[in-house]
Amino acid sequence: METVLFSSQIANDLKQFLGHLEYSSLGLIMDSNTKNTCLPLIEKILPESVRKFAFPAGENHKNLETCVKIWEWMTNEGFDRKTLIINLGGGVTGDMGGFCAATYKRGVRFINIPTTLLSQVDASVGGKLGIDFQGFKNHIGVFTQPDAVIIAEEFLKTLPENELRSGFAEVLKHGLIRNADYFRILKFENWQDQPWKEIIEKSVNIKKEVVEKDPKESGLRKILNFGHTIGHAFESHFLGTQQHLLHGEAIAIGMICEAYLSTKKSGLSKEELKEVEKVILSVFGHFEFSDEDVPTITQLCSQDKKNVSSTMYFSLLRKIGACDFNIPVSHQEISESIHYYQSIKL
Ligand SMILES: NC(=O)c1ccc[n+]([C@@H]2O[C@H](COP(=O)([O-])OP(=O)(O)OC[C@H]3O[C@@H](n4cnc5c(N)ncnc54)[C@H](O)[C@@H]3O)[C@@H](O)[C@H]2O)c1
Ligand SMILES: O=C(O)C(=O)C[C@@H](O)[C@H](O)[C@H](O)COP(=O)(O)O
Ligand SMILES: [Zn+2]
Repeated sequence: METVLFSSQIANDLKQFLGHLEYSSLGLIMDSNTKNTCLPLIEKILPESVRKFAFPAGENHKNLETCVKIWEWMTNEGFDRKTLIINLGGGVTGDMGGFCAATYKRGVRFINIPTTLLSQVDASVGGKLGIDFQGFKNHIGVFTQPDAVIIAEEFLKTLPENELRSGFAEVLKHGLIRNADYFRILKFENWQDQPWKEIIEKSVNIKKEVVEKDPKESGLRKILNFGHTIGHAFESHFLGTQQHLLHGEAIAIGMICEAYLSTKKSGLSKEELKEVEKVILSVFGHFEFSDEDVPTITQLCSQDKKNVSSTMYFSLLRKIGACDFNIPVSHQEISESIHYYQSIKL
């Protein structure tokens, strides 16, 4: 499992970290925003020889076309197998930069410097790498652990509020699946006003504990996917439309739908469903969509990676703080849960 370092002075800590490593070349992958907002925090300590690549920001660019550009850049720079790649950015940069590093010449080492809340609490840790393909989330990818993850809260100063909120969805997920006390101490009325440093550490510990027990998702790790079967379907369906949803915004919707399914299938009480709903809706509000969207969103769930043959398997809550997995759910039940979400009145 990768080493996770918490840094309070990223420039100094990265300088020290790189000083202890041997590599033939150093490559830095970032997106068009982190080039402007995050690179300046570390630029002065990077060796002059560092080669840099920036791709256009956003989920729309987490695809094969961008990977081709990254692999072309790596090839043109003459990177060999002793190259070290740094991914400086959010989950898109980490997932895609890591995937390109893990596949280039069958794999070069990489480290993640996550710069969004979402990537600090979740995406940078655990080695799930990949890209979207044919409209399906993370459809092509590998499991490869980074050499290290360096988390610095100072990057969050420039993060837009909607992106911070997107990351908060994964924080809520960590409490819901593994630790009821954690879920209940999170502030949701003034959700922006959290002790972020403690939250990042707590969430990383939950994620690490689960991944260490099941790195390649043959069982327990599936709980980290709570809210994601339906959430990913929403994210894919609205990607590139006027109603575009950030990953965490889509997962927030997915967690309500799947909490509803949990009351039908895995023993979550109606009182706890209402508690989950209240917290999520007070932070994220209610997302409006049309009845005509529901069949396509339902159908998108049939490509989820937890499915086997034609059976769709979900990770569902037994209670707040405990999650079960491998629970079969039908198209009809998925559709019902989406209509349930739709019918909620604020
Ligand atoms: N591998 C995993 O385990 C895992 C876990 C959760 C999510 N994900 C994936 O992560 C992606 C979402 O990650 P994300 O929310 O970080 O998205 P992202 O990488 O697109 O970053 C969000 C936006 O914030 C900008 N940004 C990043 N850092 C910034 C900073 N410090 N200041 C200002 N702007 C900044 C980015 O340029 C981008 O526009 C999705 O593709 C999702 O599928 C992967
Ligand atoms: O690390 C995991 O395992 C997760 O499921 C974490 C999720 O938050 C993350 O969005 C992940 O990328 C989803 O994986 P996928 O296998 O459903 O694509
Ligand atoms: Zn996620």
